[in-house]
Amino acid sequence: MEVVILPGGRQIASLVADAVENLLRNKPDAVLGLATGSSPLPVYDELARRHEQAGLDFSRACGFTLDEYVGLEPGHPESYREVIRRDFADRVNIDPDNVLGPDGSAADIPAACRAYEDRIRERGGIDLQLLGLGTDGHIGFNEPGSSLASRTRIKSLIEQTRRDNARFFRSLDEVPHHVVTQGLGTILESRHAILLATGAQKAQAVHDLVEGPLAAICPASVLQLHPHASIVLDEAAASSLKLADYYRHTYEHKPAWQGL
Ligand SMILES: N[C@@H]1[C@@H](O)[C@H](O)[C@@H](COP(=O)(O)O)O[C@@H]1O
Repeated sequence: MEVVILPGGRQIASLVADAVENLLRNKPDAVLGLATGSSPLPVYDELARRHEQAGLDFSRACGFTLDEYVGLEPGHPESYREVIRRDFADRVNIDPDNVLGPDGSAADIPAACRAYEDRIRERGGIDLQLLGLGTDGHIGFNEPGSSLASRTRIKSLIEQTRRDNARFFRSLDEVPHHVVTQGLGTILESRHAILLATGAQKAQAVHDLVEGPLAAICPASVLQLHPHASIVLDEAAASSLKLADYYRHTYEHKPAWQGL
């Protein structure tokens, strides 16, 4: 696990967009794992800018979203399918048919979750998985207590997450209680995972994920098992890390060819 501490959102967006761009140049039909929430937005802005101004090409790429609410009507503006379409897919030249998400409105949710895992496998697995971080340490919607080996399935949100996400809805009452999410085992199979976290409200979860024990109480700590995980932080999100100076020193002195 590599911890990268940068001054702010602009530097984070640029570094993570570089990783996506390098991947697409080496593998134009790359499989991208797409995250929602505020954290990846500057990255999507930067990718849209590179597409528009420098022709970064997504025409052969495909994308799989991490998670979805259960019970929102199709086309609801806060369904993650719509959010990813608005924030990312509509702004680059990715084929909309190649952007898939778990189906939160299926009549048979377990079957839809199994089918989603099959789609990911058929495309050869996820090359680069973007991740945000919940204030309770969740990734995707894997809440504390999630099995570290879990696959795509239905989960119940804890109140802290519903309250955190209420800002996207008219009221807390409108935030669904149930979601479908790629599992922690699914996320572990991505070839490269990049987790982005900014702001002091993430500092405790960042500490638990990087320096705490591997434990289901902090689902993101499963990334300690990932063979290639990059944890990209701003100063505020890194403020509770004991070894912050060591991470800074390591990153500043790594060879340029290494990339993320
Ligand atoms: N399901 C999403 C997560 O995938 C995301 O990581 C988290 C953090 O969001 P933000 O980046 O807005 O803090 O929000 C939601 O709960």
